[in-house]
Amino acid sequence: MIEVERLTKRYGGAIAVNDITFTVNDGEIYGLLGPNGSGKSTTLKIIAGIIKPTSGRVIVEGIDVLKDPMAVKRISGYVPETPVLYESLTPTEFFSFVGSVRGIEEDVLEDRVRRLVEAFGIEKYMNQLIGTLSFGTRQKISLISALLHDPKVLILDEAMNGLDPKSARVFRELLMEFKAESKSIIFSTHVLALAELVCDRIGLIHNGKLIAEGTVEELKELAKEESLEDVFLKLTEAKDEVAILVNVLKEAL
Ligand SMILES: Nc1ncnc2c1ncn2[C@@H]1O[C@H](COP(=O)(O)OP(=O)(O)OP(=O)(O)O)[C@@H](O)[C@H]1O
Repeated sequence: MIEVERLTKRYGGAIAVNDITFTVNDGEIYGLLGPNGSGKSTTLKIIAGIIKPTSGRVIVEGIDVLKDPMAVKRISGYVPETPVLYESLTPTEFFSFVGSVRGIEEDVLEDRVRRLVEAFGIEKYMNQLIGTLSFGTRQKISLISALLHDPKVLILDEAMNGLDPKSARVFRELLMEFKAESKSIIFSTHVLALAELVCDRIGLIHNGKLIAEGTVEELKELAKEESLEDVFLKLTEAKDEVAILVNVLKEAL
């Protein structure tokens, strides 16, 4: 379970996250949606114990992230927006390194690596330097490395970026499996169709504020809109702007 209470993050005079409160229950997939710069990555980084909030609290599986970020890191898997990998290692070496840092038994690690590598179809890259691999392949390596210690909590920042349709499907199936295992999953995405498919609940962030929360159906009801895209555009006040921009473009062409 992830409990976020009155979370605020300021960068100098600017406010990135503004008094946000929400909960992700066991066995729940929670989608964080919002326009560029709305505060999604900042929120996820705070939950993962990567950066500290200005105020507020985050409790992950009963552990206060501010008081014991290492304990939270042990039970969670975090996939950053941009993969952070060792360019001069091969995936084989990198997974072995992650396994030793995480204290995963050798045969358990071997089995998990084999299954995940097969699932994402990257067997042929296992002995190539990470620095030479494509963006999508690096994203798969980042995902796999976050799953190797079988975390109870998953924090995924646009983790589907760059995945081909087959891997995106594998990833979706994995999410459903994790949900069935009672893991708590929070992820940010701009792919509304994905959010609609997998999220139990969605939190919509705009200018650092959580402006709406609920199931897709509840959000449609709240905004009196038929699609999640229209809900998104209406609640983030972009719907009229899009219409104006389209007209300006039409006139210019
Ligand atoms: N290290 C930083 N220093 C200063 N400002 C920052 C820093 N990190 C983020 N911000 C600002 O905080 C705000 C929220 O950024 P954040 O990356 O959380 O947004 P986001 O919703 O994840 O955006 P995107 O969808 O584009 O990834 C933005 O205005 C951003 O410029």
